[in-house]
Amino acid sequence: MKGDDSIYQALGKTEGISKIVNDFIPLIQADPRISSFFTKIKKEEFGALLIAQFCELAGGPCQYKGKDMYDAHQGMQISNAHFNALAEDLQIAMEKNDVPSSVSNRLVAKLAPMQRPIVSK
Ligand code: HEM
Repeated sequence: MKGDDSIYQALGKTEGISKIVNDFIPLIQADPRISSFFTKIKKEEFGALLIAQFCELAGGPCQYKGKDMYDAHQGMQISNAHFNALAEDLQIAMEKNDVPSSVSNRLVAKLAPMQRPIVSK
């Protein structure tokens, strides 16, 4: 059985997700609540990983091949407030790309289970 790709379709497929991620990265880098975490990131690689991860989570035909969320964030001392700030920036990036809140809320809901492995403070 094929999975439900309705979120993927509603985000504008891989092209739409790429635009969202391209807006999302500068937003987190400019957000004083979390910008300090993102000063040394390799934008291209980080962006490509996020695109694949969001695409897969949205039910699209992609496979995220990066680290699992615990390993990727281990030792970073990320708090719930940091996590919520990042989720808010993602919502803003989706709004900028005319994603209806009914859809953006569904993607953010898919990220919720990652809070536990990511937050360590
Ligand atoms: C649902 C929330 C989040 C998701 C989906 C997410 C996703 C990712 C992914 C896919 C990677 C790359 C893993 C790899 O290198 O294989 C990563 C790395 C990273 N994340 Fe997150 N993350 C989230 C929350 C956060 C938060 C809240 C912070 C800090 C405020 C954060 C900071 C970082 C940093 C600094 C890196 C390393 C980037 C690099 O070295 O290039 N993440 N994250």
